Amino acid sequence: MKITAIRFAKLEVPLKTPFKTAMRTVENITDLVVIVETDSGELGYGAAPATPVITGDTHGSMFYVIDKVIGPQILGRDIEDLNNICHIIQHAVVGNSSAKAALEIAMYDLWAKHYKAPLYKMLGGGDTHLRTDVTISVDHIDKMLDDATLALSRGFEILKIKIGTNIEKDIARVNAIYKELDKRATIRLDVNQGWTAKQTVYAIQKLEKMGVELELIEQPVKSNDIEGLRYISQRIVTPVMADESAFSPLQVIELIRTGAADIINIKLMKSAGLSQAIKIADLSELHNIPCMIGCMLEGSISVAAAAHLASAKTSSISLIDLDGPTLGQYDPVEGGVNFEHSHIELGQGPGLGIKTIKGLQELTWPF
Ligand SMILES: C[C@H](N)C(=O)N[C@H](CCC(=O)O)C(=O)O
Ligand SMILES: [Mg+2]
Repeated sequence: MKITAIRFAKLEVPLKTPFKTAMRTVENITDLVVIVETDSGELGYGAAPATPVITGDTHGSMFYVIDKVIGPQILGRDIEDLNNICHIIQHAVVGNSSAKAALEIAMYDLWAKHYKAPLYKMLGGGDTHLRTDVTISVDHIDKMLDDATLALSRGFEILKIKIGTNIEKDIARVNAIYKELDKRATIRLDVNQGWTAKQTVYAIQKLEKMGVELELIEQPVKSNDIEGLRYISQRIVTPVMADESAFSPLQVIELIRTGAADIINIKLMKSAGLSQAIKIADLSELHNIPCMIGCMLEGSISVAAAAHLASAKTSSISLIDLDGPTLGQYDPVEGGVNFEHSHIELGQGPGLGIKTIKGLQELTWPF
């Protein structure tokens, strides 16, 4: 099965409620969809959102890099040669992790379709049912309490609370939500780089003394502050998870070597796709460091790929934050992975299992 062409489309889904972190506020899930054509007529689907404040990628940069830089180097290649294709994708250009992820996802989709198996089986096989947490956006306490209560009523058992805008307000937010939940759900925090190392130690020690039980704290400090992460890890009991500090396998090796993080958040949009995410999961497992599989604010095409990976890598991926599709008002993708509140169900269709995608807006360059 040879690659003959690459097409692009935009896919937008309005959110149920605005998504707010310490870094940005968004009202829609907006993915760039990559459609790879082959000489057999089979199509491969990949996608990526633009998360410029985290990865630097924009829809324009992803389109250009795939269409003009990487794409020409993989046209005509046989999908049976997957490892070589991924090597080309990874080395054709530095950076551009989300562009590479979108293209790799389409390649893995085609590869599994070629062998007529669902992707998770091609990756080694695993459970078809996963459960995700849900994100509670940072906001006024009353809105966060309402969102947390709604999440409980929808059956979520783990809430990822976004904070990082103001240290004292953040402590009050977490304390209020913890009391309201009254142990009916597990709480994980995501600061999205909003605090300093000293503020983090102060806030978490204060919450620990108040009796607030936290599963973990995610990326409290700036992405390049590895020394800050290490400082925090040595002073608090709550496990520290690296997110924006952990893009590549080499960065993860450094985080583990320096003892800067207890947990690694793997996202395909940071790792530049599945080939490198697999390396991170494997090297973390070798060092007894658990991983979370996470996502950006992204839709069900790329999150399906992350779910297939999580299914096949349960020995290292023990935490799941794949709530992107359920934050949208609807899922325009039929036949792929089913996302129903906290429940994620992998199908038995080949590849990612995608049958149709409603609302695709075809894109041509320049746009
Ligand atoms: C959507 C997911 N639960 C999440 O919270 N991801 C964020 C980044 C999302 C974005 O800004 O698009 C994270 O883990 O930091
Ligand atoms: Mg995060």
